[in-house]
Amino acid sequence: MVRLTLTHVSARYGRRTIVDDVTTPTFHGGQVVALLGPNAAGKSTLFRRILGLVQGQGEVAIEGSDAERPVAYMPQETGAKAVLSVYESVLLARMQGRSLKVQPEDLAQVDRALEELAITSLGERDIGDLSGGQRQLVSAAQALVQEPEILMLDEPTSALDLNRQINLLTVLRRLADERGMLILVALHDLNHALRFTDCAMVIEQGRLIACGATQEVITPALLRQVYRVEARIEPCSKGRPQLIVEEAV
Ligand SMILES: Nc1ncnc2c1ncn2[C@@H]1O[C@H](COP(=O)(O)OP(=O)(O)OP(=O)(O)O)[C@@H](O)[C@H]1O
Repeated sequence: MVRLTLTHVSARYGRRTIVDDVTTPTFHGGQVVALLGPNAAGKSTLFRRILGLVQGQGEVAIEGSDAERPVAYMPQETGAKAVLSVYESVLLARMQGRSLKVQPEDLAQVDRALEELAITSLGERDIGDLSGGQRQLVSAAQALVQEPEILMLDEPTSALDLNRQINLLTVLRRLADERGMLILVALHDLNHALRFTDCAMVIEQGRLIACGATQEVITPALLRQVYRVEARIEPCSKGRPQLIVEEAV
């Protein structure tokens, strides 16, 4: 089973340190981990550091994998300029790092990713002509289709309507539960984090200030400190914890 551990990880752009001395417990396949924190806290930079796209000190250890490319990433910016159909762009993502010859299994995986995200009908469309939410779903399909052991998604629901937000998060939960993927997902919607994730890492000004079971990490005190809102967490009629924000402070 794949495992990911960060030990004293930092990241910098030029001389500016953005992520500072982040050490985590070992995360493993089957878990969905929320990456939380306010704007500019360093969430995207931490993802980029895990991918090796940004420099810094410390160790990012990926163990228990023999895949050549164990990690797939869905970035926050999903602008697409290439002249490709949705289907072609997802197939291209699938073929990254694989043999040049497209196998029936590759096509089946593209079909499956499009179907899971309910965008099969967009297959023939030019990716340059999509709406923001449609582009975001195609970007998610491009990450899913790689069948990674570790999947990192940077605010994947930010442009989606409510139905598609829940559908995407349900798909992610299922990938972790049924296929043993380790999923790291940056989220601003803390109710989504409470409902769909096992653990949460909270980043503030580049530092990891809380890490643990999501329901234990998201507390009124943390919300006051990190997000500067007065909020309460109450069970909804189905018994799930629900965040209710009173006001910004
Ligand atoms: N390529 C870059 N070069 C220099 N500074 C950068 C670069 N990318 C991001 N930064 C800076 O790093 C800091 C953290 O940015 P980052 O995108 O990691 O935050 P974030 O937590 O993902 O924010 P958000 O929730 O707003 O997406 C910000 O101050 C940002 O200006």
